[in-house]
Amino acid sequence: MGYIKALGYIGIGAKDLDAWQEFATEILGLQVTRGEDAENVETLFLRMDSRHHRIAVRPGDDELTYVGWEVAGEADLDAQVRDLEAAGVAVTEDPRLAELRGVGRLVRLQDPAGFQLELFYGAAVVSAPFLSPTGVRFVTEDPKGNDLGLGHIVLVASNLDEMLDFYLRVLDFKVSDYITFKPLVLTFTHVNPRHHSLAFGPAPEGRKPFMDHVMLEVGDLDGVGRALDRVRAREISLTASLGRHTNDEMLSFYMRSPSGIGVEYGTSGKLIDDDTWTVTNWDAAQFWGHDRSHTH
Ligand SMILES: Cc1ccc(O)c(O)c1CC[C@@H]1C(=O)CC[C@]2(C)C(=O)CC[C@@H]12
Ligand SMILES: [Fe+2]
Repeated sequence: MGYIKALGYIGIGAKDLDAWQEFATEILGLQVTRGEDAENVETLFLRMDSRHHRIAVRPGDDELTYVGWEVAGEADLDAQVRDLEAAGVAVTEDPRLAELRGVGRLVRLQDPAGFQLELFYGAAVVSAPFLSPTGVRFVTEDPKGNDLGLGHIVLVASNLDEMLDFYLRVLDFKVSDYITFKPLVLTFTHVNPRHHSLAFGPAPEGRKPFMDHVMLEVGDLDGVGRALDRVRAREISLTASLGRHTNDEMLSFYMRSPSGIGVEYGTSGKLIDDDTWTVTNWDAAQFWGHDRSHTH
């Protein structure tokens, strides 16, 4: 495995922080702290485990603003930076930003689609127990205690060849599998036992790269079902009904967050053991469900 160990955190922009606060608390079951960050920008810090936060929401355009990829410590950060520089990638270290994110050290870079990446170690953890307002448990580690990160994200870009070359060759992500349907090929990659921490979808030439969705995994099916009930009781659009994915066997549904960014909410995702794993290419995205037409 490479130096990156997990999807540590993400930052997103939102035009309506109040709506996000309500959505995060009442639908997702995240613990929300609202306050100013170290630069006095009003921020929603969304907590799902012992980490101070996993998602930060700040006022702005409704989009992904940064992705924090976690390494084990200082030596691995330095080694990954050397590999990036050897590959011709510009990397800048920003102590002020590290303080803002609440991490020990942090470097910034852009991937080939222009997504802002941060490599870091030394995340802030909080001694007070995580208490979900809806009673869910978020799956951020496996039963052996391996870090699984906050979930997964799916990035859609038109320069997928460059993106895959960068993530697989320079950052050493491992291919989990592919799904081919009609003209589309989706590529799923992992950095820990979670089946995918990052997946890639193709965009038409000229379309601005974007994050299709972030997936959060909860500990049991009841947590997913009760969230689905709450979505249906409100004006939140369900973008895909409950279903089971082929490749990672995740039982999930999709909804639109107040910023338009998709959120997949699921349970029972498959774990990968690299010693026995073989890459395959599936002919469908789901075994059943995930209907995109019967939404409201
Ligand atoms: C197929 C699949 C497997 C595992 C996942 O976690 C997962 O989110 C998906 C769905 C990906 C989703 C799709 O199937 C339709 C085409 C989509 C919307 C894209 O263009 C990117 C994400 C894709
Ligand atoms: Fe997903």
